[in-house]
Amino acid sequence: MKIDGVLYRTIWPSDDGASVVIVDQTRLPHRFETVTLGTLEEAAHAIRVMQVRGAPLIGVTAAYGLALALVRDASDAALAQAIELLAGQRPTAINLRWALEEMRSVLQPQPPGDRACRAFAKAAEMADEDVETCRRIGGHGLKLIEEIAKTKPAGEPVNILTHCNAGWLACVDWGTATSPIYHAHDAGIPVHVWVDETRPRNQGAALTAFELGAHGVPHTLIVDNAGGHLMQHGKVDLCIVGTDRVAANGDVANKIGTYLKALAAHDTGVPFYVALPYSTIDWTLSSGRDIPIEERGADEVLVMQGRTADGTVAEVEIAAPGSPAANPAFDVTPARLVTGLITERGIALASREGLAALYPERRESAA
Ligand SMILES: CSC[C@H]1O[C@H](OP(=O)(O)O)[C@H](O)[C@@H]1O
Repeated sequence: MKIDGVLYRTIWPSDDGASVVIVDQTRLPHRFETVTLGTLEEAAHAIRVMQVRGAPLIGVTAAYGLALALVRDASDAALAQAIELLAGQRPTAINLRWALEEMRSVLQPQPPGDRACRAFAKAAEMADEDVETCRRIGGHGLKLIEEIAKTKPAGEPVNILTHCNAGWLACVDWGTATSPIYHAHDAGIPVHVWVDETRPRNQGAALTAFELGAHGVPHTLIVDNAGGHLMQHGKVDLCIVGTDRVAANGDVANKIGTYLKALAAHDTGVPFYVALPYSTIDWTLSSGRDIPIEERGADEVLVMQGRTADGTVAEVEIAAPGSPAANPAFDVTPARLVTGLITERGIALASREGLAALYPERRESAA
């Protein structure tokens, strides 16, 4: 995506061929900064502290992290240890494990001396594939927006609510939930996005609003608890969110608060779609019951980062001193509350049959 006229991805290999550059998302929206990762540990840390975040991007970063590890030690033991270190950084997004197993299947058969070079090449392929996959998700999601636009008075925008950041900052480019929005905007269809701020890490306020503003997409930031009210008052035509893991029956794990949005959408008759690439489907899980939910630190709830009037980026405590805090980072929305799944292959019903229709090669192996 373009930032001030410059085309960016969220991650790219350095010119030296032995390190990788990321956009440091913990600095956004107030500072657009890049960081160079030179070691396995730096890649693992970047995932853990959310310098990079978003299911597809976590996977691609881990792929590059594996390449960085193999520059130092390309033995079987080092390969296995690096995979487990990276896989352990965040438990919910299946893309992390998916990317690492894809890399393992390519690298294990290689002679150790060839592994690092092959790993960088495979990671770059994975990044390119993510861009194309997300572009396709946009093309399929665009049809939904076009259909709604036909029902609106000329010039009135299609009002879309999204939660957290499933934008190009959560992927390598385009995004998943935002890709249909970018496609519609670029096609001249009037859209307006209600952006959930998404406590506690405020990915909506800090990342989605930043992205949409940079691309000129009209949007309004709202507190997480306003969505249901807006839906009750006919101000939301469509919800599109991302996901970190979809079970074989269509249950969806996504940022905490997604389930509540889905309940409100169900109650008010607002279509609720989830956008995802194939790498986010966990075929081994028969339902969302067993999707691991990441518990993050209490500080993310108790302390908030912002910018003061003089431009200083600061952190402030927002709760009563000494109050404990709980911080489940994801929740699971049952398939019955999901209108459809927007994938790179098309739009599926959120069900075993719906997914099997789009991915027939998985019909027999799905849990
Ligand atoms: C396209 S995946 C985006 C997905 O990832 C986010 O979680 P996090 O920011 O903690 O990595 C959120 O669940 C988004 O929907």
